[in-house]
Amino acid sequence: MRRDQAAHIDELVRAAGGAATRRDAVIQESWRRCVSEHRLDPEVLREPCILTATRLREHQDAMEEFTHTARFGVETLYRQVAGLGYVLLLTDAKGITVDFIGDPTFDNNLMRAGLYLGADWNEQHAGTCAVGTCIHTGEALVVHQTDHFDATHIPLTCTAAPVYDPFGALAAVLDISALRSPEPKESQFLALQFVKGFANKIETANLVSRFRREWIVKLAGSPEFVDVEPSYVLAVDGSGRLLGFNNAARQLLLRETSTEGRAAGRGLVGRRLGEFFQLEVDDLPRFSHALPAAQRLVRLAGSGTPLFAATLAPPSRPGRPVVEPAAPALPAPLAALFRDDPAMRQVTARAAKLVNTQMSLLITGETGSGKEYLAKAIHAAGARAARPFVPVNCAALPESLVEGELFGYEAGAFTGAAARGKKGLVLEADGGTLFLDEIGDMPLPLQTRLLRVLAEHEVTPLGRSKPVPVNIRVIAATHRDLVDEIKAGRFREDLYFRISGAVLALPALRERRDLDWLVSRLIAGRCDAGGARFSLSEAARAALAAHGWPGNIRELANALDYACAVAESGVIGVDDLPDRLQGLAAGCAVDFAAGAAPEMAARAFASRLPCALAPPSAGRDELIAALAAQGWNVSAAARELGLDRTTVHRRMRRFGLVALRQGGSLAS
Ligand SMILES: Nc1ncnc2c1ncn2[C@@H]1O[C@H](COP(=O)(O)OP(=O)(O)OP(=O)(O)O)[C@@H](O)[C@H]1O
Repeated sequence: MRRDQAAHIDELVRAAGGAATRRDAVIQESWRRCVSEHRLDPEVLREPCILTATRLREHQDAMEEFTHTARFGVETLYRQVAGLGYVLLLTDAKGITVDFIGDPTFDNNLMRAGLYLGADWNEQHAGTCAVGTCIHTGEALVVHQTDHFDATHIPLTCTAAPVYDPFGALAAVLDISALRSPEPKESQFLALQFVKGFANKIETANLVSRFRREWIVKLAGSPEFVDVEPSYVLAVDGSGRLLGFNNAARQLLLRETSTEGRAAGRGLVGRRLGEFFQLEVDDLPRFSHALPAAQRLVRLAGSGTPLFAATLAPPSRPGRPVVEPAAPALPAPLAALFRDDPAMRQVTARAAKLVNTQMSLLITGETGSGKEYLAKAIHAAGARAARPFVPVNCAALPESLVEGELFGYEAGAFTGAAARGKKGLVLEADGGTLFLDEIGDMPLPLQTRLLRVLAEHEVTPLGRSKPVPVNIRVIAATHRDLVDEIKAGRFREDLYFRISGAVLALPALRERRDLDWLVSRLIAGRCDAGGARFSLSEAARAALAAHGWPGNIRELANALDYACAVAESGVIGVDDLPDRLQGLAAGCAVDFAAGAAPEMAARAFASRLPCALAPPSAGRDELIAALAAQGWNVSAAARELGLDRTTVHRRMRRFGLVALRQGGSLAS
């Protein structure tokens, strides 16, 4: 244990024994809680607690909407303080770090100090600390160096402010922390004002986003500032009832509530605007920006205090109930990926919200389910569409060449290098999107190199001494469960965090409800020898619907390519499908014709397009009768029908029949 840690523990023990300390009251109170309520031993140094990827994801998922809304504020704050050595943490109301931005050069030190994604800063585990104590008190504060309870954390300075939801409950904590700082606590007071300011902005952004279809009323004590930096923000419905507020507005309204009202515990949500302001809902349109701010005066109903107002009208006519519109229209490239499939609708709706963010995306899904297709659609839907989309197959990169392929090299950087050097795929994607396919298959040493590029936003081509800055949006994809890969030691956890700003999980084809539409769409792009479009027989459709599609859309596209190549007319029949699909159609036909219930037919029956849709075909009944009479001996049935064996086989294929062995089981 270091000397400063021992001295700190001494002070804690003395304080616990009742000795006076020079600490702020809020710190003293927290130290008392740590000992008497959280039962923390001042002499025990605890490692920071960092959640597993699975548990972290649960917390992140619950905060997804909020984190998305907060992201711009979080990034702006970070840009302003990064140069001073701060990292930024956004935690949920339990103290779990769900979003983090820091200088990756210090990754290891930051992780050791608990300044990392997934770190748990609840006071019960971590002792007095900015996030944990902020959660407890509901107030912004600085916990500077030896203010921390646990001696592990005394090198840190941390400043945190609460962010409240529109109903007054704690939603998140915004924190900036540094590994080193000047000794006087006053050095952090400006940081405190900064963090508070951004916490307020995030709170307002969250309120406005949540109630974007309602009246938003902004208020400030000065007409010059009401439009740019309002102090109080309220959401009000068309009948003038309060729906939500930022924390400052909530405090103001509580002060205005009569003592009896407060004592009766009357909440604020649902109360009339006119109870608090000399203002009714019908007055709100007058307070738009059209009127000079100085003329938008509003008085508090109780105290008569003057304020200035600015209102944002809901998108529909004021005073009328707002009709919730259907889900917002998707950008065309995303809408083109599916039709009437709930899982795809959910994935694309989420993707649509993220197209123009800097957030890295991880697309998961079985092989061939359309991960690259989705990545391209996200690229095409966003502001980077005119810049390159560069796919990299991480599994196929030979390790020896990878450095040059990915990061480029200067002319003559090594023997065998191209004479003019190489730009490298990362720099090719500058301004656009880098798509890292099969990232779960990337060898570990390469993961380390890639992590550096993603974290530092710069590349150093081989043979160059200076790094080149690069602006890329990263979308990664994998068919593997990366959390399992992390557990097995095959994937770096820090890289996982870096690439999985949001996870988009694509459904497998067999789970989709729009197979028919996909089939029609894929067929529409294929023409027969005469240039006419193909169509599909009902039996062939039934066979496609009955298949499990382990290779997903790729397997479907290949099957249709095959069918179009072998079909002799413009109509694709069952016998034009690849062999493995014909068995399924056969199952259907036999099921109905012969009364058998083979396993495959049962599967087909349970699928989207029941076997009953297979059309009755002329000649099929005689064929089945002849086969059944001959014990499903094809040669004997051919003799009975006066046909040759090949013709019987061809007809069986056409009618989707396969020979049943004696005893009635299916033989494909
Ligand atoms: N919505 C779609 N409409 C039409 N074709 C599609 C669609 N989605 C995917 N495809 C086609 O399916 C095939 C597989 O798609 P893609 O390469 O995007 O899958 P993947 O999940 O990235 O595959 P892998 O896991 O093997 O990398 C491609 O030929 C693609 O053109």
